[in-house]
This record gives sequence, structure tokens and C-alpha cells, in this order.
Amino acid sequence: MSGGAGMGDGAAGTGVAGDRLTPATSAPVSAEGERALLPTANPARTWAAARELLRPHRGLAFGGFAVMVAATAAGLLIQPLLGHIVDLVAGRRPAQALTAPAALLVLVAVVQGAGTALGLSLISRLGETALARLRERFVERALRLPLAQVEQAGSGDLTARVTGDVSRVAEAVRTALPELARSLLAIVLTFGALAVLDWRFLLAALLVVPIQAHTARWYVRNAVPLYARQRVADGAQRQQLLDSISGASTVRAFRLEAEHEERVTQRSWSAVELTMRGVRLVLRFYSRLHVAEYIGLAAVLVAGFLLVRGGAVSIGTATAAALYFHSLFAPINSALVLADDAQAAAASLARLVGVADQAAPEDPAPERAPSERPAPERASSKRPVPERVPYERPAPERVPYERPAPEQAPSERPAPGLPAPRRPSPGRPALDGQSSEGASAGPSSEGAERAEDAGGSLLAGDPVVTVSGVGHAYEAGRSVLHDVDLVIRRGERVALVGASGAGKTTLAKLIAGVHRPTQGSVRLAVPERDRPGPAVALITQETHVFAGPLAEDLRLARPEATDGDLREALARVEALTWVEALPEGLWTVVGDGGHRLTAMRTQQLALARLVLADPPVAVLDEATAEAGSTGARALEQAALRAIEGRTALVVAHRLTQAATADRVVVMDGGRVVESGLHDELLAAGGPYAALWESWSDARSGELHLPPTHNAPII
Ligand SMILES: Nc1ncnc2c1ncn2[C@@H]1O[C@H](COP(=O)(O)OP(=O)(O)OP(=O)(O)O)[C@@H](O)[C@H]1O
Repeated sequence: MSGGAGMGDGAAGTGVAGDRLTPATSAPVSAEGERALLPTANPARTWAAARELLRPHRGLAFGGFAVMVAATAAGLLIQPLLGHIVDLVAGRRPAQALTAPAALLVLVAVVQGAGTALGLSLISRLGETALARLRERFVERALRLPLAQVEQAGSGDLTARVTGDVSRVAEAVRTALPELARSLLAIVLTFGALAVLDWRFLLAALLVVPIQAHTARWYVRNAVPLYARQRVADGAQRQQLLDSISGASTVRAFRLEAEHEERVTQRSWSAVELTMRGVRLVLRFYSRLHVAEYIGLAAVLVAGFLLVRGGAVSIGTATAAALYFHSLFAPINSALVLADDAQAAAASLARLVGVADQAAPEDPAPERAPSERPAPERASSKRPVPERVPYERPAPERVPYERPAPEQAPSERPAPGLPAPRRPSPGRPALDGQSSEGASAGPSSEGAERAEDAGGSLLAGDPVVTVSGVGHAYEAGRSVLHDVDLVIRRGERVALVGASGAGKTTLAKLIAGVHRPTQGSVRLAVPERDRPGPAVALITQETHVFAGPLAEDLRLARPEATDGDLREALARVEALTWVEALPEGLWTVVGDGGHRLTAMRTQQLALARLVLADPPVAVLDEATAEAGSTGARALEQAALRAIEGRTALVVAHRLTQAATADRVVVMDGGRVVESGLHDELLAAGGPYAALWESWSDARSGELHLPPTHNAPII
């Protein structure tokens, strides 16, 4: 039973256990078929992973097992001792004759208790150690999963695995596993003891085995797929709750409350329905077991009656046999119940192994630039400011969509599609394609080579970001970007504007390297700097403050920064005053459980981290969206100061950001539709002028756009 039970799960819809063609992991689609969830290991791989985890602790495993066998065997002396007492009483022996067996009973109980406690603690230690290793591996891999994969699965799936699945497996390791081992031992040894009393008792007791084996097989056959579906439904339900709650303002803005309620209700009910099916299954399972127990007990009693009548055994021996059989009820039931827990735990384990087995990224430190300084001890468990790398796809033959950079003199403007003219300049810094994730793995280095081939250094006006023929689809067949060409030149500050859903965030993420374009290429060519660091950093409004002293949070971006550097960075984004006013200044504990920071302050810290990380290219996406209008203006100023001297792409949700940019790029329907100076574009009376007008009207309160209107983001 336990073998089959332990193998529960479900690689939902991916094949049969042991089938050699079954992939080791599968990426199930949620019950609604809407999301490709993170992969789940198949049963064979789950077993193998469990064995791998236990292998280094074989000594502990054998020791624990031996102690448990000894303790259980000692416990089996109780029934014959009780039988002996029955014989003494039936033989009308004096009361003193009971003293010795009674004393032995006490001794057996003490030995059994102490042995069981020791054995359980050894087995628990074994389980906890293995679990700790699995958890470490899971977290290590989870932190390195490609963001696109996590986004596709939904963070709820990952959250469900980190919380629900980890605690289910931990609970099993702490309680179910040791108890299951104890019960299985008790069952096997008790059958042995019955044989020692008289082989005919064993025969009578074994009558139940076919019934129970059939019941167990029936249960496993039904429970395995059911538990797997339950896990998937659970992940989908959590994801829906997260989607609806975290996007509550959007849901309300677009009047989608009813639709979301409906989706939550649907997913909850599918989870409830599966749970109820599980309950009914368990009830039917127990009723079959009880029938088996009473058939078995009746058989042992009849055998005892016949054997005593034939003079083959004493009443005491028959009593001991009946007690043995009765004592099997508890371990058999508990083994089956625990097998139930083991089923659920195995399904959870398969989901953890599925993630833990994800191939480690080629780059051992994917979030860092290849030449980035060695991580100091304190930074090892934390992630730096999200920073990304360029990647390279074979660039199709295209003429880049490009307008001359505004600061260039007309005579210096390149012809459309041609690189900017280069002037010899001995003092210019050399080029390097360095950046974060995967740069060393190859693709990104091409950009560097090309840049160096082209002259080895950059001037103001040289392309730093080159987007060529880029298209992107989050889901196959549903392109959200089409044929985007864009060149951002050194030192240029480009504002990206457009209606909601135009594709601004997608383009920003592609440039920051969060996603790979499904078509075309994004190249970065950045100058080599004295201090290695990320080539490009992205700030979104989902900035995070890690729990701990504020100084440590800032040092994620530059671990070797002195307190003076931190203060300088804070001053640059106008945060130093409030930081120094905190109870312990830079050492105030912030984040969960610490001093709570407003959204605006959190954004300021993100900007200070950007200053410290000092990337040549900065991508700001909605960095000021969280703040109220006064705060937004202050943040706008802080952002301007943080990106001073960098090549920057700013997703401008307030068009004042566009008005002061070097160039405005307007997107609509996943395409770049206009590009130029604010004044030029206003004068041209095109899409930008229309956006500006509706934005200005909305700001002055003359126009109140309905929430579902395809309005510019403001
Ligand atoms: N992770 C995703 N999975 C599937 N579709 C997505 C995803 N992210 C964005 N989209 C879709 O891509 C399109 C472009 O979205 P994007 O967020 O890039 O636009 P945007 O201009 O930044 O809009 P907003 O300002 O509202 O964020 C939209 O239709 C959006 O629904």
C-alpha cells in the first residue's frame, strides 16, 4: 500500500508512472486551461529525487530503522504476557503468581516507549535534514526561474508551492512518515508473532489481506489522480485570488467585479467539489476496511475456539492471538490514513521536485553582470536591483525605424537606417557589451563585438540600445508588439508614451532583458566603466523593500558602498532628509515587520539603488505611478536626477515627463507610430497631440474619461 501511496501524484495528464516515455517533468495546464503552470515531476522522478535526498544519510536511516524494529518487537511481548495472565487466572493460581508477568508488562512498556521515542527522533532527524536540502534547492532554483516562465504560470502557482506544498511535505516528514514506518513494522511483526503462537491463527488473520489489498489498490487508483487534480485546482484558485485582489483597482476601474467574482466562485467551487470527492472516497475506503476487520477478527476467534476445544492451544494463547489481531486495527488504519497523507505529500513533493529540477541557468549567477564584483557574504541571499542583459537574436535584414537624436546637429544626423557617424576620439572609453543575465553565455556578446568592431568606443549620439524588427507574443499567436525599430543613443532620454495596452511595458521589459523578443533583436552597446556593474537596470512600480536595515537594502545595488556613498545616493533622489529623520537613520529596520515605508519612499529607495548600481542604461517603467500628484512631481524630479548622465528609457505615464524628454516615442497597438520632440509632435497634430490634449483636459478636470475608455495612462 505505502509503495503505491507514496507515489501519488500526478503529472496531470502526462503519462503513466514508470512509463519510460513519460517526461520527468510536465507543465500542467490549470483546470481552466488558461495558464501553463510550473512543471511537476513524474512519479518515477519524484521517487528518485527522494532517494537522492536520503542517500547521504544512510547511516541515520539504518540506525533509526533498527531501533524501531527493536522497540516494536519488545511491544509484541505484551499480548503473550496478557495471555499468560489469563491462563493463570483460568487455572485458579494464587495472586502472587501474577506478580512476575505484571512486572514484566511494566518493563516491556518502558522499553517499548523509550525505544519508540529514540527511533522516531532518529527518523524525524533524517526527514528534516532531507527536507531542508530539498527546500534549499527549491528556493535556489525558484529564484532563478526565468521571469517569463513565472509570469506565465502566475506567481500564485509559485506561492502555492512555496507555502502549501512545502508545509504539506514538512508535515508529512514530521508526523506521517515516522508514524507510517512504525505502523508498517507493527503490522509485519504482529503477523510474525501470530505465526509463532500457532500457524492456524496466522492463516485466519491472513483472510483479511486480499480484502484490504483490493481496497488499498482501489483507493490508490482513485486517489492519485484526484489529489493531483486537487493540487492543480488549488494553485489555480490561489492564482485567481491573487489576480483579483492584487489587481483590485484595475478590476474596479474596468467594472470587472462581477466577472472576477464569477471566476473566483468557479475556481473555488471546482476546488470544493474535488475536496468533497476526496472526502467521499475516504469514507467509502473506511467502510470497506471495517468490514475486513470484522471478518478477520471473527476468523481468529473461530480458529481460537476450535483450537482450544481440540486442546491444541490454551485459552491464554487464543486470547493472545485475538489481542494480536485486534492490535492490528490501529496500525493498519493508521498506515492507511497516513498513506492518504503520503499521497498528498507525494503530490506536493512532485511539484517541488518539478521546480527544483529545472535546469540551472547556463550562467551560474544569472542576475549579475559577468564581471560584477564577487558577492560579499551578506548579499548572498539577496537579489540586487533587477538588472538584465542584452540578448541577441539573428537580426533580420531590416531598416531600423529611427529618427535622428535631437541633440545632434543636423549635419551629424545619420541617414535613416545608417549608424551615426563616428569621430575619432582618443580619450573615449572602450566598449563592452557587459550587462547582467547571461551576457557571458554568448548572445549578448555579439552586440559588444559589433560595437567594438565599429570603433571600440562611443560618442554622444552613438547607438546604445538598438531594437530591430522586434515583435513579441506572450501567448503563441497573440502578438502584442509588431515590427518595432528603435535606436536610443548615448545620453539620450527617451519618453515612451501611449494608451494603456499599447505595449510600452512590454517594450521596456524587452529592452531591460526581462523577456526575449519572439522576433527581431535587442542589442546593447555600453561603454566599459571603471567599476563593474550592470549595464542596464529596470525600475518598475513593483519595487520591493527587503526586510532589514535600510542601509542593507541599498547595498543590494552596490555591496561595497560606504555609508557616505549611501547618503550621497539618497541625497541625489531627495530622500536623505527623511531617512535621517527615521529612528535609527540608515540602520532603521524597514520592510515586513519593520518601519513601514510609503509607496513614494519605496520608489525613492529604488531610485537610490539605481544611483548606486550606476548602470549606463536605465529603464524606468511607471516609477512614479504610485504617488499622488504632489508626490508624483517630487518623484519625477528624483527620477530625473537618478538618470542624469545615463541613457534612459522612461515609460511616461505623466506626459510632463514626455515634455521634458530628449525625444518622445509614441506607441499604439504594439507599434511605434510617432517619434520626435514634444513641440514637433504637438505641432504635427498626430497621435501624440491627441494624447496630450486628452491628458491636459483630464488634468484640468474638463474631461472625465470613463474607466473603460482606452485612455492614456496618467
Ligand atoms: N504577461 C502577459 N501575458 C499576456 N499578455 C500580456 C502580458 N503582459 C501584457 N500583456 C498584454 O500585452 C499588451 C501590451 O501590454 P503592455 O503592458 O506592454 O502595455 P502598456 O502600454 O504598458 O499598458 P499599461 O500602461 O496599461 O501597462 C496588452 O494587450 C496586455 O494585455
